[in-house]
Amino acid sequence: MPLASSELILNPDGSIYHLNLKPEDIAHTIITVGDQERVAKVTSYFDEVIFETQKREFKTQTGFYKGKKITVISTGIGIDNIDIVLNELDALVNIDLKTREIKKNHQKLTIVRIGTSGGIQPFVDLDKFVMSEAGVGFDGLLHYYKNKVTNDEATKALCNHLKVSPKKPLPYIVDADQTLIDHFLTESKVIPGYTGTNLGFYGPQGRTLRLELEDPDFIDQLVSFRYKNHCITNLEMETSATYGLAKLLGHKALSMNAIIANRATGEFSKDPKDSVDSLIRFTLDKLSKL
Ligand SMILES: O=P(O)(O)O[C@H]1O[C@H](CO)[C@@H](O)[C@H]1O
Ligand SMILES: O=c1cc[nH]c(=O)[nH]1
Repeated sequence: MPLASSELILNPDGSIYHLNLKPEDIAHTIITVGDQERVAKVTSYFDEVIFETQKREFKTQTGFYKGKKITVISTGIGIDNIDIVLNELDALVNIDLKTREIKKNHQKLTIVRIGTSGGIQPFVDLDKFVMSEAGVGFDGLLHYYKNKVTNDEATKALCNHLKVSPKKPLPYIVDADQTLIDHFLTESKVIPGYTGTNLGFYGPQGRTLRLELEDPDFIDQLVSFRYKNHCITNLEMETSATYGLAKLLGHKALSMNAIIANRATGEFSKDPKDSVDSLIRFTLDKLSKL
């Protein structure tokens, strides 16, 4: 059955609704970044850029880095945008946009996020990179899909540990792609950790400016959580849903995080741009050898 025009939405030129992309515009290796200005920072290291477009916060450039074809796309801030980006990228490779039918031969994408993040453990030093072994979702997005991709043992351990208001979405944990973990975990600068993904930057990450929190010790509870030899190292706003949707749709995903703040010590990076630039170069080098 062809997908209806209201479900698979295409622009008049045949490109997919929000991303403004056609299948031929993207590589199968994709870097996602939050900030649209980071896209050009990544592609400044490319040999050439062969395509670019932008709609809203979704800026895309495709080109070659050391002979490898890579697409870089900005997701903007937050989980709601990840729902759009992952579903539309998948549609570009796994749905025939002309017939509106799901293709028989599944195409796998490799998706690596280059993001910024705040450490919550004292040992997660500023300007280091956290490689997210798992995304710990406090966002609830995955609960809207029929899913069997969560790490149920780890999720159960977290739910037993946390004492938060039942009004909030149930947390979930999804592991990163193991082949990408093995490939990226080779440098002393890379800290493996569980990355908490929150629905917001302030209250949901335990920050108070003028408003009081409903669960003031939420961050302390995250800091003290242990599962096997893992702990929650850092917080940001995209990883859990990227991992969850990538797994559900049959893609590989990894999230790399430049640590620009440390919530345990109250510090902020003196040069966050340099920290992100260093992570960009590291990630490109790793992807070129994949
Ligand atoms: O730097 P990016 O990739 O946007 O990532 C982090 O920064 C934003 C918040 O400042 C959120 O998107 C968070 O996940
Ligand atoms: O503390 C931080 C830093 C960057 N991004 C976040 O979401 N949180």
